[in-house]
Amino acid sequence: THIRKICEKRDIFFEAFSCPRERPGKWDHEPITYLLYDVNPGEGFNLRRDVYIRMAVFLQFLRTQPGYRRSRLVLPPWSNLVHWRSHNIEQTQLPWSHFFDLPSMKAYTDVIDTPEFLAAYETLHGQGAAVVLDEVYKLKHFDNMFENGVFVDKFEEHVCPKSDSGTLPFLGYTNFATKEFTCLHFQGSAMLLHKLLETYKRKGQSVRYVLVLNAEIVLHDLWGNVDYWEARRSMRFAHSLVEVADRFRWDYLNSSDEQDRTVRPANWRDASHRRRAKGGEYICAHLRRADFLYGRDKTTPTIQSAALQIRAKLLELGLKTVFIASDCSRTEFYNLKNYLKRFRVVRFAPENYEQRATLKDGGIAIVDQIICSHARYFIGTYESTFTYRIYEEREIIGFPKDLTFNTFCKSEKEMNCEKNTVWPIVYN
Ligand SMILES: C[C@@H]1O[C@H](OP(=O)(O)OP(=O)(O)OC[C@H]2O[C@@H](n3cnc4c(=O)[nH]c(N)nc43)[C@H](O)[C@@H]2O)[C@@H](O)[C@H](O)[C@@H]1O
Repeated sequence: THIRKICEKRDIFFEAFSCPRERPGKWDHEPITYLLYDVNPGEGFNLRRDVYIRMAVFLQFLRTQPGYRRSRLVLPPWSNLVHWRSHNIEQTQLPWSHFFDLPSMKAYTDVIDTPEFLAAYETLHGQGAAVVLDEVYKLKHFDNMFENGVFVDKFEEHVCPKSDSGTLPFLGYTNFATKEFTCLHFQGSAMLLHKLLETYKRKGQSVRYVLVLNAEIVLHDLWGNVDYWEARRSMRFAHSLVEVADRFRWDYLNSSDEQDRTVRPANWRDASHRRRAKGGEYICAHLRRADFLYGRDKTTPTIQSAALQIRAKLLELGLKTVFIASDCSRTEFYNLKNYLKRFRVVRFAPENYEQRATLKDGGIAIVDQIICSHARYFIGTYESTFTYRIYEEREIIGFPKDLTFNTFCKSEKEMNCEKNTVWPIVYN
């Protein structure tokens, strides 16, 4: 009775739980909605991972709604992100399976990679058919988000500016077209997308292809609740990247899951809630540089100050090794090493061109994140989503909070600088 009650509650608000299994084929008469989305080209990898969670949690909710039970979320390919600076390797239209363990993500909700979507489209419409979407929505913030001082969920059509023809090609594919293109002012959480889909629904559609552009404008329904964490826990990294990181940990940091008490169950649903992780005998520092030196210079430390903060922590913990994850230049890294002469300063770099070309910039960044997620102690950069994702990974692995939620100050002399928010993991 209890489960039935909660399952019925799904119509009002979605919470993660196990509902009784439905009979296979029960919803075969319902239409299929393929929900595609894309993010503003300037956004980085780890913000995009956050947008994915909003969409995945939304899809889980949507699949409980009449007429949407066979909805599927299509993952947008990764293409030449602004932070990927290796121009001598191919980094266009990369599938999610290059970075993530897709079967693990599918265990959360019905997500498919773009190549899977293209194959499904060909099955339905014939080989080589150009993809014709039914609806594309380009989202934009309202000019005034707080009308009369209140923030209300709403969307409203507006005339598309001429520059919006530049949104083509959709998702980087020149053979994608659309029947309808609508520009919308949008403000609100992912749930508002349900209303949007209902508003523009047409009768008799057995398959519906909808693309939402600028999906970063869609907010979380509730950030950091059980649904958020379930989707987040399912986002395990691709095995090939985990292998590279594990080999590096073993070869250069004497770190392994057995020794460090960081062994994980094969299925993320079976994870223990206990905080038993110890981590390898090194600290990890995520030092965000590059554009942070301009946009966020008031909170980003100098190399010297970062070195002094690292040094103080190494002495306090009695450790001799620091692993550096950073988008810093060679000179900055050289300087950092010079300030930390008495210690081992380690950084991951691909062994050769072939390995760089295989991992790609996104894969190298993930290897950095995995290594940081297994350190005894972690310190990250203020307001960097790269740092946030490491916090989350360490929460999932089960580290004590004080060994994870640490932030560099602008200056080593500041004791009470503004720190990143602590969002601990929650389980059902
Ligand atoms: C100012 C804002 O910063 C936001 O960045 P922020 O949250 O740190 O984090 P991300 O959104 O991931 O973007 C930063 C990108 O820089 C590279 N990068 C940063 N730190 C490291 C590192 O330790 N190792 C490696 N290998 N690569 C690193 C990597 O490509 C990463 O995806 C952006 O999402 C926004 O678009 C905007 O630029």
